[in-house]
Amino acid sequence: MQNNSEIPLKEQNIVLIGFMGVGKTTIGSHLARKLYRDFVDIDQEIEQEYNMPTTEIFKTYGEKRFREIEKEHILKLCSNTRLKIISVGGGAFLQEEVKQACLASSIVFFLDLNWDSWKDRLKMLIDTRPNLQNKTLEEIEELFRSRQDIYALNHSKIDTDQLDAEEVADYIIQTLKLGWELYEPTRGLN
Ligand SMILES: Nc1ncnc2c1ncn2[C@@H]1O[C@H](COP(=O)(O)OP(=O)(O)OP(=O)(O)O)[C@@H](O)[C@H]1O
Ligand SMILES: O=C(O)C1=C[C@@H](O)[C@@H](O)[C@H](O)C1
Ligand SMILES: [Mg+2]
Repeated sequence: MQNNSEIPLKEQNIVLIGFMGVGKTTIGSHLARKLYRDFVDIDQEIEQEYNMPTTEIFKTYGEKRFREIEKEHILKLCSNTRLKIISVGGGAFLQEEVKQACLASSIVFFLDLNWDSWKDRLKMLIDTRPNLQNKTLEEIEELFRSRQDIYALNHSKIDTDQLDAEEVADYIIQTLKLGWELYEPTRGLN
C-alpha cells in the first residue's frame, strides 16, 4: 500500500479507479460517509464546471478537451489535498501523468468486476457514458478488455463481483485499517 508521498498514510487521499460502471461513484460516496471524509467525483466536478452532462461536453468540446480538464482537476487534488475520497473517470488512467500522480500521492484502489457481471449494467450506463455509445456489444467488450491494462498498477485490487456497493466500501475500510496498522503503526503517536 506504500507510495513515495511525504503525507502520512492515514491522511493520504484515496483514489478509486476502474472501468465505467464498476461503482466508483457509488462506492466512493459510501466510503466518504463511513470515513467522515469529503467525496470528490471528477466527472461531476467537470460537469459542474461546464454546466452540462459529460455526453454534451464530449459533443461540444471533444474528448481531448475533456481529458485536459480531467488531468488538471486530478493533478491539483494530488498536489494540494489530503483526506479526500476521489472517484476518477474510467478513462483517467489513460493519461500516464495522471496515473503516476495518483500512485505517488494517494492510495489507489482498483475496483474490479468481471465482464459477465458488468454487461448486466450496460443498459443503466449507455445514456450517460459517451464512450459506450454507438458501439456493438463486441466493441464494448473489446474496450472493457483493453482498458484492464491501465488499471493494472494500483495499491489494492478489490474483486466486487459478489458484493453490493456498501459491502465493497466496508471491505476497502478493512483493507485500509490493515495497511495503516501494518505500515505506520505508531505514526502520529510519538
Ligand atoms: N457493487 C455493486 N453492485 C451492484 N450494483 C452496483 C455496485 N456498484 C455500483 N452499482 C450500480 O452500477 C451503476 C454504476 O455505478 P457508478 O455510477 O457508481 O459507476 P462508476 O464506476 O462511477 O462509473 P463511471 O466511471 O462511468 O463514472 C449504478 O447504477 C450503481 O448503482
Ligand atoms: O472511460 C471513459 O472513457 C469515461 C468514463 C467516465 O467516467 C467519464 O469520465 C467519461 O464518460 C469517459
Ligand atoms: Mg462515476
